[in-house]
Amino acid sequence: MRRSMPTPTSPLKIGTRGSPLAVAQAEETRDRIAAAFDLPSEAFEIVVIKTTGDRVLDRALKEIGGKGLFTKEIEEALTAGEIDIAVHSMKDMPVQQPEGLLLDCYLPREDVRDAFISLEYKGISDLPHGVTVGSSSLRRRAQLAYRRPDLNLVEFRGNVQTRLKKLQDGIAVATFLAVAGLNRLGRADLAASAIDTDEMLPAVAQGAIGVERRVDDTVVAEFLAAIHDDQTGQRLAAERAYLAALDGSCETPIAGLADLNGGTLMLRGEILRPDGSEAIADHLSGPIEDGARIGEELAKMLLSRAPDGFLDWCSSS
Ligand SMILES: NCc1[nH]cc(CCC(=O)O)c1CC(=O)O
Repeated sequence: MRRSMPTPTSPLKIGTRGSPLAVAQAEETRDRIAAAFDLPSEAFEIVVIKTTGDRVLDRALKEIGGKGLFTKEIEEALTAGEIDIAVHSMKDMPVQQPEGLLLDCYLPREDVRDAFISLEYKGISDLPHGVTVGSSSLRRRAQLAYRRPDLNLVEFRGNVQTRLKKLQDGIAVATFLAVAGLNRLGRADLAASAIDTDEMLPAVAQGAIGVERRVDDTVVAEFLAAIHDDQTGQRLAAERAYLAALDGSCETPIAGLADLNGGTLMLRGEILRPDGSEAIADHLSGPIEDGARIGEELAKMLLSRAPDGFLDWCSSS
C-alpha cells in the first residue's frame, strides 16, 4: 500500500502506544518530518494503539511472552494500512520484523545511560548494605545482584508516577529508569545521577527510536530517509546483530552498547544469570561497516564462555 503526500485532509498517520513517553516520541518523529518537508503539523495524525503489554500490567512481562507484546497490534495496524508509520522504542523491538514491514529509520539517539532514582542516595555505591531496590527490568536486577549481592531486589512495575510513589512510601530506596525516557519527558530532574556505562551497561538499543513502514510505501520511504540518523543506524546494526545471535527473544538479562570513534565501532556486551550469580562480559572492535559481523562474533565469544544451562532464561514459564 502506498500513500500520497500528506495534507490536513489526508494526514500521515503515525501509530504509537499511548504512554506519555511513546506519544512524545511520535511527536518528535512528526516534528522532524514536518521540518524536513516544510509541512504543517495538521498534515499528521497521531494514532494511539493499545497493545497487549499495555493491557496486562498486573503480571510480570516475562510470564506473558516478553518482547513483541508492545508492538504486535501496532504492526498489524501498519500492515492493514490503518497507520502509515509506527514509532517504537528500539529497546522493546524484537530483532525481526513481520513480512512486508521494514524498520530502517532511526532518530538521533538520546542518552544511552540508566538513571539512578532515589530520594536519599546519589548512586549505587552510596547504597547501604542490605537495602531494598526496585526495578522492572530483569537486566538491571541481574546486574545489580551481580555487583551488589547484599541488596534486596524487588520487581517494580507501573509508570513513572507509580514508581516514584513506591519510593515515597518507602517500599524501596532506589529504582532505575532510562535517562533517555526522562529527557524526552522533560523530567531529567527525577534522576539523582546517570550511571556510567562501565558500572551498568545499558540494554541493546536503549535511547533509540525507530520508525517502521511498509516495504512498498515509497512516499513514506522518502520521508523516513530524510530524518534517518546514520550513526544511530550503524550502532544499532551491531547491537541488534549481537542480540539476534544471543537469541534475545524473551526478556533476558542481556546488555550491549556500540560506540563509534572515527571509523571504528566498539561493541561491549554482558550476559548474566537472572539471579546475578554469574556474568560474562567482553568487547570487540572493528570497522564501522562490519557492525553486524562484530555483533555476531561478540555474541559467539560470550556464548562460548557460558556454562551449560546459562542460557535457559526463557524456558521457565
Ligand atoms: N522497557 C521499557 C522502556 N522502553 C524504552 C524506555 C525508555 C528509554 C529508551 O528509549 O530506551 C523504557 C523505560 C525505561 O527503561 O526506563
